[in-house]
Amino acid sequence: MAASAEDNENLVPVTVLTGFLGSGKTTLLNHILTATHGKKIAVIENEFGDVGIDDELLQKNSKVQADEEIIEMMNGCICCTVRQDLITVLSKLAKRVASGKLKLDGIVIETTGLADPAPVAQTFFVDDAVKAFARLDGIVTLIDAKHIELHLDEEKPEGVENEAVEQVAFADRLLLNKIDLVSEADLFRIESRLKGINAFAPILRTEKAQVSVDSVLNIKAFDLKKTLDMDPEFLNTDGEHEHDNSVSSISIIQPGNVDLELVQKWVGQLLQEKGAQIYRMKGVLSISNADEKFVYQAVHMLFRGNFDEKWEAGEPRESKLVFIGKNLDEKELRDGFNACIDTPEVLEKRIKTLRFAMGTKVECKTGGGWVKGEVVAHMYRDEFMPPGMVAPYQVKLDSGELIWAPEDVNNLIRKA
Ligand SMILES: Nc1nc2c(ncn2[C@@H]2O[C@H](COP(=O)(O)OP(=O)(O)OP(=O)(O)O)[C@@H](O)[C@H]2O)c(=O)[nH]1
Repeated sequence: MAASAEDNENLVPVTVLTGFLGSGKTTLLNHILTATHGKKIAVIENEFGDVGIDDELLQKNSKVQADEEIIEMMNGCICCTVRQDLITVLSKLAKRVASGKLKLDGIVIETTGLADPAPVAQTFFVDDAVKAFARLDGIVTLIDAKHIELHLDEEKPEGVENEAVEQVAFADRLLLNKIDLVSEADLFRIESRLKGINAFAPILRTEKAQVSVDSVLNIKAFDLKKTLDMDPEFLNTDGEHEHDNSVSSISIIQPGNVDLELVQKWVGQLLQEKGAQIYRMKGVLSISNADEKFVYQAVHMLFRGNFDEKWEAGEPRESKLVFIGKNLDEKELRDGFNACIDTPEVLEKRIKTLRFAMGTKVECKTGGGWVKGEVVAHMYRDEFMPPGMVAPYQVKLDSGELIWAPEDVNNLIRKA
């Protein structure tokens, strides 16, 4: 969980479009491409089997808006050929943007109706060149109101995932489409069911995928405030869990600050141990000794986070976290997070685990080799350190110079 210094504002937002076969993905794409919004959008198509049909449809409809780039990836399902093709396509786009030949406001990737969106989304967490160019903005899942219950109910053989459930679980926005084909009572029942799986994706009802482009593109998926603005009820999931599904969502809202190092360790361990069952994780953290919000998201075990905008004066400092996944253990997640809250007791406990007491004669590894000194402070922080960082020791060298040790490990600081 390394905080990167990348400037998110300059990265091209990428929308991953998913949804069962026939749910309306192409209809939505056409709508995005033909609506007047003045944005230049590249579309990456991934069709399996009937390659070309969607592409033709799009080109016909988007003639008026010749700015879009439509790229088709012919070699099968993204989640099988995995990320390499996608990386190649994105790198080409990046080059053209860098050379000034192409200005891009967004990228939309349409996944095949059966694909698990995770490998597509994960591309934006793993490849350095891609990370420097684009960011995963959100996963938008189209729901066919007429058929979704059938797909959610479908029994799969042992060990085989139900793609319809997964697509709902991964979503940052759910478009409940084809509302003209069902009754209000059906819609209400379906919405309850969807919230039981994913309580955090606002649900937008649509006919022919007619939706404001701003509510699906550049939505900054981790922005819980925006989500709450769109759907103030989204954290209110009481009574909506009548379906005892193994895929569900959990949120934590915690006032105060958490310690960066503790939370890094916790998240690292969590994703290592539970990454397969945590589909999505996202949030905004209030970190001690940092003026900026730490925003992050993860898709399975791949994590991406950075310090973002500043906390405003008077804005309450609090952390908001969301987990969506299979067989989540709410108590374990809450306990794990609570242990990262920065309190005087936690600080004292951490000081007790340090190897060297105040006044201990030590040697520190410096640019000029091992240098002798004495521990003069525990859990030291100054304004020149990166946001959130606290050093276990401040050391006064025999020369009188004050330095700090970034970690309590023997190859950086040892007994003299
Ligand atoms: N009645 C009705 N039909 C719709 C609506 N939205 C889309 N359709 C129709 O549903 C069919 C499938 O829509 P597509 O947009 O091709 O769906 P898709 O998700 O791209 O399908 P695949 O590419 O096969 O995965 C088309 O015939 C659409 O015209 C809607 O809101 N109501």
